[in-house]
Amino acid sequence: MPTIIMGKLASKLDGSIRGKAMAFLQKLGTDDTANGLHVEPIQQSADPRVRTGRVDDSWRAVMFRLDGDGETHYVIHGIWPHDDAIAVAQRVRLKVNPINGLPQIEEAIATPAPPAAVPTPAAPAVATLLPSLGHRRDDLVATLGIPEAIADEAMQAADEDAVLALAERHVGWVGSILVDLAAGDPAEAIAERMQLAKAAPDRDADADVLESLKRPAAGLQYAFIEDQEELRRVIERGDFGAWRIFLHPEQRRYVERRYNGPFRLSGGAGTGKTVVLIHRARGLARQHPDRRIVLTTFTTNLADAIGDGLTQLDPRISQTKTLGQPGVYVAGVDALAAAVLRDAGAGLAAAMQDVLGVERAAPLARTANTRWRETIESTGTTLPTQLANETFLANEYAHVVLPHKIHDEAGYLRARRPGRGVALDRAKRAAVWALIAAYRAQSRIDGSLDFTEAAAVAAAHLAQQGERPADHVLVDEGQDLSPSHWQLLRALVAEGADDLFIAEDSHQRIYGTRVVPGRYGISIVGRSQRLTLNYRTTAQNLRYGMSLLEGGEYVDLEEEPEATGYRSARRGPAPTVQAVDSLTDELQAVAGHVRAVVDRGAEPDTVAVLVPDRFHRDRVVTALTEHGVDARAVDRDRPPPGRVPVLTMHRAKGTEFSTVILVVGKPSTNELSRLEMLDSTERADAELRARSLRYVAATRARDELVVVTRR
Ligand SMILES: Nc1ncnc2c1ncn2[C@@H]1O[C@H](COP(=O)(O)OP(=O)(O)OP(=O)(O)O)[C@@H](O)[C@H]1O
Repeated sequence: MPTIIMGKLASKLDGSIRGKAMAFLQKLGTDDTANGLHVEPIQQSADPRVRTGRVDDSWRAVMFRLDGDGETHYVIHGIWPHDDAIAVAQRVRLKVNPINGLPQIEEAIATPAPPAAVPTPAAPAVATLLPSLGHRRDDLVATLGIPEAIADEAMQAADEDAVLALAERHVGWVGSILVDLAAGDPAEAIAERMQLAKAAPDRDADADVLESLKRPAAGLQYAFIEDQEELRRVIERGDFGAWRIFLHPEQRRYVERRYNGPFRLSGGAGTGKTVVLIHRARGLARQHPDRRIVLTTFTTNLADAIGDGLTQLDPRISQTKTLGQPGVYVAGVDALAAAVLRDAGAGLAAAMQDVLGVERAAPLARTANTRWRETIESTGTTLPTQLANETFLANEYAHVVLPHKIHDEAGYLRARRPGRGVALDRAKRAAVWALIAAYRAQSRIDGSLDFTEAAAVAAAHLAQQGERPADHVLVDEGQDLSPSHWQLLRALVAEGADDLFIAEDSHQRIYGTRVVPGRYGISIVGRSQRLTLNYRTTAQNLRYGMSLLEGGEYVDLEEEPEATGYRSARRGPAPTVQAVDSLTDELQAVAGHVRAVVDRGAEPDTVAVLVPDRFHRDRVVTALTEHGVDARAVDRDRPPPGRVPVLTMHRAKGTEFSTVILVVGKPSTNELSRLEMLDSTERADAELRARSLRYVAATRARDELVVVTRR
């Protein structure tokens, strides 16, 4: 049976022809001599391997036939109306680029070749981007293998926008390299990242071309289709499904490589960290169907999205609902802790003792999140407000008391408090402990555990039992996890090959305080890499998003300054920023922007409004409804099809929309007084998180971003 190798260009099909293309390719993949396919060579074609095939009366596929590995292969170049297809088929040629070993389509140019002694183009008079970044034409041509004509155009492109426009015209490795050059990466670094390697000159036999198609960077543009199901997925989702098929060579490396211990993959918003995790989980599950793979993230909503992504990628992968069973178990990290506690049933006494210092039965409920406030109010503490507030206490509890299993005042007086910032003398420590003891006593009375306690008890239980319910743990949104979460993840899986794979982005920490997993038995040293190409956001929106982070000091999970230097391969309009004076004006502005986008013909569910809090969310939904827009507040459920979703910025994490209307709002007086009472270190951290939240929100926009601010 012939193998189909799908080109990215061919997967971008008009809806009207998709069904027929699918039928054609299915038939071709079964028997290329089947009736009606008309797989034929073309007279006077530049490449003797070129074939056309009949998709229907008026459409033809253009393909290259390669014989090698004991089979026939068809590289699908594209599908066009009959006459266009014939013209394309006559002029295209598939070859191996000798400089970088990658497959390359050349087009024979209809115009006559220039005379032999054409002078090389004079150096451009005006400043152009690539030379100003130190790139030389020779780097592009001789180091990276960019075809000369494209290299000339690139060297003359005035600015980033012009280079990106050129990159957009060249799908695959050429476009990807141009984006990296525009970002200022040295040619050698690009060659390494793309895993380029010279090929023997003039080796263009079928076997050589097949070999080149298997190179990692060829995966940006070509995919070997394994079966009909995969074919359907490529064709049906077109560009939206590209992540499932056309991985960047770096992404592929992190998907496939095996690591001897915990590995950390960082990367800015939209660089495909979640995509790598999903592919990696699938790869492990396919290779080892008997293994127990846990795929976890910060919230249940994010876990739902990852589970959906895994189903879309490969519905054959078994997603188990039971922790400890073979297959992929996808859950938010707190749900994971709850599952461990549930499975332990009555057997939790020892773990409770270990963490809380008292033997308690299995938890009956979740501690109310007002408990810290109530404890402060009811104990009449003498502590200053910088310490007697729920932010400080919850952090102190989560970062010092729980992970170090402190049971009493004596233990707390001795405790080390690395990274906590706020200094505490002995008297203050004693007073803080009194509040913690009161908090614990009340939770004991009502039989409740809070989220961090639950994770700590679950971790202690697994550690005591020596049970390891997972063989591989893959973690998304690592920047948001608490110390107890890390202890739980460490306890889920034995130390060893591919035990933990952690995706994170310190710029997107919007929940807890910064944590160093190395302090909880997760040693990453020497096993960290970064993704830099943003697939989601246009260069214009990315620039705006990054500007929101300026001035903030971000530190990663290994205590190094967080890097920037992200780039995007896509272009679009500059974000619109509108400042308004009041809530009424704000609602009016939002409704106006949404109406304008929907009236332009956008599907309502591709336009989202992101707001600071639930109060805003409900006001915006009402305002939109009054303006005749079918809008819906999104909370725990998935965004509704056919309606404009309105989400808080926190809820928007992990989502993306073609257009985002971002309502920045103004901090409420409550919020301001809450910030005011914090110690300076915690206030600085809260401000950093607020910046990150706006960055997260702004980077949810794929194409168009409108920001409504308050004066
Ligand atoms: N190789 C690829 N080809 C095409 N699209 C891709 C590729 N990799 C990722 N994408 C797309 O980029 C977008 C962002 O991917 P993903 O959600 O994995 O990024 P992320 O780094 O986890 O983002 P965030 O941190 O903002 O949540 C998605 O729409 C995804 O489909």
